[in-house]
Amino acid sequence: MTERQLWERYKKYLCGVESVGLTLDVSRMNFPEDFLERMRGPMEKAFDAMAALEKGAIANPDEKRMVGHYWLRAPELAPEPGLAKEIRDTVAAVRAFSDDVHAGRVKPPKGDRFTRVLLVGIGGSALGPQLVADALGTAADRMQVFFFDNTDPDGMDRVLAQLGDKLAETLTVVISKSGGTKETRNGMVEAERAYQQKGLDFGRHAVAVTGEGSELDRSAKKGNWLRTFPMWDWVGGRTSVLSAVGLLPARLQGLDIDGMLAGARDMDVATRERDMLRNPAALMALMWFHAGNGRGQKDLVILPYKDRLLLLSRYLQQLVMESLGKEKDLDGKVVNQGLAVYGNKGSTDQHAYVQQLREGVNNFFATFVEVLKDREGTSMRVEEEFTSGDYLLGFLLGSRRALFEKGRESMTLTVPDVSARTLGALIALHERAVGLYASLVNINAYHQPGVEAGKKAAGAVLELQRKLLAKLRGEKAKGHTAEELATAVGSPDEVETVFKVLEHLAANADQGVKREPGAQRFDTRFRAG
Ligand SMILES: O=P(O)(O)OC[C@H]1O[C@H](O)[C@H](O)[C@@H](O)[C@@H]1O
Repeated sequence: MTERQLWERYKKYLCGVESVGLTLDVSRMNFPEDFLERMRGPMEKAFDAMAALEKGAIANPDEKRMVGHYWLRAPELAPEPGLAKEIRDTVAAVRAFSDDVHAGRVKPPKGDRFTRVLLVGIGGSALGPQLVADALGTAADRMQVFFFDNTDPDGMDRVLAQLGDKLAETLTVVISKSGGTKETRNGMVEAERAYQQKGLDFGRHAVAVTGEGSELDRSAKKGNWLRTFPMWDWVGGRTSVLSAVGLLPARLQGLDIDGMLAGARDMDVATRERDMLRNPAALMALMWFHAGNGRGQKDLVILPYKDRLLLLSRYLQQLVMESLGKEKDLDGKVVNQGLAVYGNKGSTDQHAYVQQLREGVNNFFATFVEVLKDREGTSMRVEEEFTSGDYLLGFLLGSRRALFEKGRESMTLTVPDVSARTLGALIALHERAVGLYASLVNINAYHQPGVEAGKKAAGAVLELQRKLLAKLRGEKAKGHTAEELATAVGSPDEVETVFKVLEHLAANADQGVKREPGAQRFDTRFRAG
């Protein structure tokens, strides 16, 4: 295709949402002329399913739940007035509480103001807040936000070291929809101890966002925490950023949550449009379908040319892969669906992996994200005619062209800026694209049965450790091989796990297990310390 023909194609297929100033350009996706027509029927069905979902159908059949993230930004659409009220009340509570914190009406026992937020959460209870905090944060924020999003001890130490004595002015927000996620529980316990070590009362510094009656909810009540915000079973973790999960930390940070909600709401209106060519979410879902033959055969590379959107790919990784990566379809047939997502930012990535994208295995398609506004204020010229931002655009267009020349497809999303409105719109756009695509390939986008297997297996490992420690404690300072111990705890076939657990215990001096010097790897002897 010549550049001229591409321009014609650009004009023909350009899909814009005026209310948020976003456009989607699919001209560099090589779908055949009749593709959209062929997909009209399946897309009609996807729209029907989406309409039913928005009206409160049990769109997540396995878990027998409604799927209501669209109501978060349009409570009047909620199928029951009670739900609409809960949504509105929660937003009002987030606002009021944040105002109280900022004004010092809610304050730390040993300080005038809370100046920092430590968010403890993982998956959908961290990725959205991290994206929002990084995309919209400035040096002038009301509060600085830090994260515990793992059960990595050193990771937590690093954050605590950054907080230092400011822990006394830190509000900890523990977020877990289920309230039982172990990583988050561990983060909470570690945070609590950090406060205690500084002579601070954790409960007076703590807030929870969780489902009613959950383990976390009970801890918060028992520990007399400052307050709890609700999380509902009809909002999935990966689509929860516009519930209290994302709104509370954002508002505490001083960000424009109304803008985020309005941007998402406007995008929702635009993506209810049944004309595929005028609906960017439908068009995007169709492009995903085209690129990967409806089987996820190509990976999606997210390339925002903007530092503030660095975490977009990580956020979308969960949204897309946890939603679409499914073993079975809605009829129970094994389909092993999915769509892999990765990316960072341009032009940085052009100096890293774009080499392979242009010349290596052609197993991907890209979404470029172009942000029109370069920065607040004016730009200096780095050369006579150009600013740094001119270069950024040059690299985006250049990279896109270089890929296309080699038959590598891409879409381009153009947004006016990285504002709260735009971010809300980008999130809503992808949420809708995921939902529509899931219908096209006949899967449930709203459950995650595969996640449980890893959690259960981890539980078995910890149970084995419990047994091992009981055994070792009973026999003081006796040497053992991993084989002997595996047999002794009644799990002879689990010898590798026993070995790995002992190896880890021995590497951490305080755990009371030592590895004997000079021992051979599989002959290693351990003893209780
Ligand atoms: O918010 P939580 O209940 O703690 O869940 C946190 C995350 O963990 C789970 O493993 C799910 O797969 C995610 O969808 C979820 O976002």
